[in-house]
Amino acid sequence: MKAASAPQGKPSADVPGGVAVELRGITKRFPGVVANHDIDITVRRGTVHALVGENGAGKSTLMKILYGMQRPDEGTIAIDGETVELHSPADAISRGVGMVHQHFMLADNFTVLENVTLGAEKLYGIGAKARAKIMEISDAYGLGVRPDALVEDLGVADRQRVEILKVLYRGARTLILDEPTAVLVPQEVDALFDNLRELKSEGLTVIFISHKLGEVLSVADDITVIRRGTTVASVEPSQTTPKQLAELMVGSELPSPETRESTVTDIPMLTVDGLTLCAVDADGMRRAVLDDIALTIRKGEVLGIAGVEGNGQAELVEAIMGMRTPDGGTITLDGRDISKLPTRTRREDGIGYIPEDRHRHGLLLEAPLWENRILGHVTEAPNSRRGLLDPSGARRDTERIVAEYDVRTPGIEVTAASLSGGNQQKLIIGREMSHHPKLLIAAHPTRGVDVGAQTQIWDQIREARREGLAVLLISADLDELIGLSDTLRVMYRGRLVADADPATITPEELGSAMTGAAAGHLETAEGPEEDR
Ligand SMILES: Nc1ncnc2c1ncn2[C@@H]1O[C@H](COP(=O)(O)OP(=O)(O)OP(=O)(O)O)[C@@H](O)[C@H]1O
Repeated sequence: MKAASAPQGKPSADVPGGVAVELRGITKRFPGVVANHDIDITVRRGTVHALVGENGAGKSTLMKILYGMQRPDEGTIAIDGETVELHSPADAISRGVGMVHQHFMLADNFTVLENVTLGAEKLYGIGAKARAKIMEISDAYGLGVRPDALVEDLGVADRQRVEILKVLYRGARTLILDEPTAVLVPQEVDALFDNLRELKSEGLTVIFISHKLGEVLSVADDITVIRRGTTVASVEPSQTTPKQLAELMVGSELPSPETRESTVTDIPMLTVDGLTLCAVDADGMRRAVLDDIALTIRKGEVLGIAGVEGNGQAELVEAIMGMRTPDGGTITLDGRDISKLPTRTRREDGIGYIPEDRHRHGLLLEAPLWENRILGHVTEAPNSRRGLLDPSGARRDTERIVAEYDVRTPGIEVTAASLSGGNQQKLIIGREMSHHPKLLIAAHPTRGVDVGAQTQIWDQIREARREGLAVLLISADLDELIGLSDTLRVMYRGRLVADADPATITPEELGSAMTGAAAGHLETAEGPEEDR
């Protein structure tokens, strides 16, 4: 590990293979915040370079600068040895820098070919030449992309490969990936890392942002740690442990994880029975996306649902929240049938909700933090008093949440959009936990959250569980699912197909169960039927 103040990079001439990207003295200020302060990074060509740091450290800002989405206030960018001015992503792409965002930007009802060529028709047209180019790239890097597949039929990992291919198709030699593994199961992560190794063996360069420190150490050639907007260390992966890396990020020791204890009672808090929901698919066929779901979550219990994204988890959550009308079945909360109640009443009855897509359901991005405090809880204290909205109550309580949940922000008047992703998530969790829910529906509660904040959030959920909170946990982070759940069930094609014991199952076994394979540790509730 190099000292914090030491210059990060050597002059290009000294670096074998050359330098793909060199950032020098990058500073970027926003009102009340210095997001990047005098950052230096040298990215060697043909390597995987990881960028780690706690929430709000300045990673995304730095990458947006490299991708031409934002202009630095100070500093220089050199790509392949040439100092450049980037005014837009198009500028960055023309210099060979491409970015794959965390939220995929593909059009579902188009084919892979259509998606890849959209906006890049000038390169190879939209016909045979384009198809041949896609196949060539796909074969060269082992991406396995089929040009005629409909994007809506693809799983998350395949969509990600299409996004990577799209960037390569446009001529990128340096790829920026923003938390690429957050949505993948372990087997898919391995496959992605194989793809990254292929890319670098062909001389391409990958820069990726991640909070999963074990993964970072397994795939990165170089690691840069950013803390509070500045580079604090340049780390040699082979000589560092995840714990050391975490400590470099947060600047202090992490609390050790708590041992498993059971707080599960006999009292049912949520009972779902015979829940069925149909949707019409692209061929006009009615298909059950939720098929006769039955589950009970008791007071003090965390029920984890494992499943590859798109197997009905989102629909289950939305049906329980009253955001979708099921075709059959009942939902009972604390003894009361809530099946026909509107979402707001369900929330007032004691359901807390951490949504999967925080931009669509969790936040009003252009509104200040204190207005976001009110969202979903308009009629409840401290946002409301004697039936009237109470902005000063909401403001005071937002200050409290910001302090208690360590939301890094210059104040509560800034917009939610100006918070870093992890800090947006902490605000939502703070808001939902503040209403002392009976049932918490938590979809990917720590997605995008740094390891320090993740430990805190897990502790907060465990603490509330000890006091009787029931939790429905959906997560792509298998360590989180196994670590937090008292009961684990596997969802596959709209059905709960198996139960797993969180005390004994490994992330790899759970990963195979999720992809539909039978794993030794699983008690199959009902075998998954093909072609339903
Ligand atoms: N458009 C903006 N306006 C105002 N402040 C911003 C804006 N974008 C980022 N910031 C601030 O800059 C700082 C760095 O944010 P950034 O998103 O770069 O962090 P990050 O390291 O990517 O965090 P995370 O891990 O949570 O995604 C934060 O304090 C954030 O609130």
